Amino acid sequence: MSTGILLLNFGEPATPEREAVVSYLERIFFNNREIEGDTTEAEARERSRELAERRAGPLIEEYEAIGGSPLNKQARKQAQALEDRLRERGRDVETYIGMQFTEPFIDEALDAAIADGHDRIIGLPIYPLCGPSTTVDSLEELRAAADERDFDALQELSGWHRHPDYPRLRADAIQAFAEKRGVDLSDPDTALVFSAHGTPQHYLEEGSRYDIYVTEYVETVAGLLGIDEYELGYQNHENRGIPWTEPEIEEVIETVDAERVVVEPISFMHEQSETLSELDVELHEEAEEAGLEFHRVPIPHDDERFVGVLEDLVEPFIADFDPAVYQFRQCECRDEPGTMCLNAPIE
Ligand SMILES: C=CC1=C(C)c2cc3[nH]c(cc4nc(cc5[nH]c(cc1n2)c(C)c5CCC(=O)O)C(CCC(=O)O)=C4C)c(C)c3C=C
Ligand SMILES: [Fe+2]
Repeated sequence: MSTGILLLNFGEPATPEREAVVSYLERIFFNNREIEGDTTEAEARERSRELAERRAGPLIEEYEAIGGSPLNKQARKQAQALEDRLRERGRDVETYIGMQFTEPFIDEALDAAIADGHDRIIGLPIYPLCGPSTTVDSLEELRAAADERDFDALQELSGWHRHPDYPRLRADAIQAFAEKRGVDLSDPDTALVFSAHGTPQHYLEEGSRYDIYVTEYVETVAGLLGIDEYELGYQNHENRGIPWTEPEIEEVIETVDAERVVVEPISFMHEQSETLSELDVELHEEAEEAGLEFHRVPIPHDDERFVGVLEDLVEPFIADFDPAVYQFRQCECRDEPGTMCLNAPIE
């Protein structure tokens, strides 16, 4: 049996041209239209266009400043590394990348996998912390595309921040970076600040467990580092005047009682505008204005152990053993029977 593994990702435009960036943003805003309440599809499309036109200029400036997003390149390398590793083990697999908001889109990746003759497909979102606008939406899109094509041998996987190697590899990356910079993480004048991508309160009120996962995950990483006191802030995208997660990362930086901050971005598995621009440029400036030395931990996107995490996630479904052996259980965020995750609470 051959398996196509679709790594589901957010995507960022390959080049910062206005048309591409506006279309990208329009798709994001349209997908999240429910956060402003009920509207008709036509109204939501018009509103998405308006928001996209307004946000495009600043976002293009960010992409230009960082010389284009490295997301696609890093995501492709991860997919290739996973395919190579599994093939070395004799598995008949191919990996594909399906993006929510840029090409190759999720349905295009599915078409490619079906055309390559795979008789089983696994959808794995590259988001450790399961949320409605990312993990759940990307899986729903994949399921809808598979249904349209009458393809039913689809296995959906969701959140995986509880994989034991994952927090360990991130904690090691923080430690190694601090040592390289000559920063003592146990010094009371050093503040470890976790920065999570924010989410609108609406999603939490609707039952998303994203904030619970974030809190649990940062506690784990801090524990692995032997640090009792740390900070957590959210990188919010407030374009619509609605409440998002708190505290905002900017507020954390303004109020932190330390001489230096070590900022760890926890929501991503690659570098992108949120790390290279929002943190390295904007937050860095704010930290310096507040009199703080600023250090941002690079994303360990090419850590070999990350490939191992991905391998473990797909292995039960390729090797046909009971996924419960690897602690997989029914996902609660996407409660469609058969969607498996490592994050659901254990009764
Ligand atoms: C590669 C880029 C991005 C990743 C990865 C990403 C992850 C991520 N996003 C959310 C929740 C939301 N993000 C929203 C908007 C938004 N996100 C990105 C980029 C990435 N997000 C962009 C470019 C935008 C557009 C808005 C902007 O730039 O200001 C939204 C929708 C907001 C709305 O409709 O008003 C949500 C919700 C999470 C939880 C997450 C986790 C990894
Ligand atoms: Fe986002």
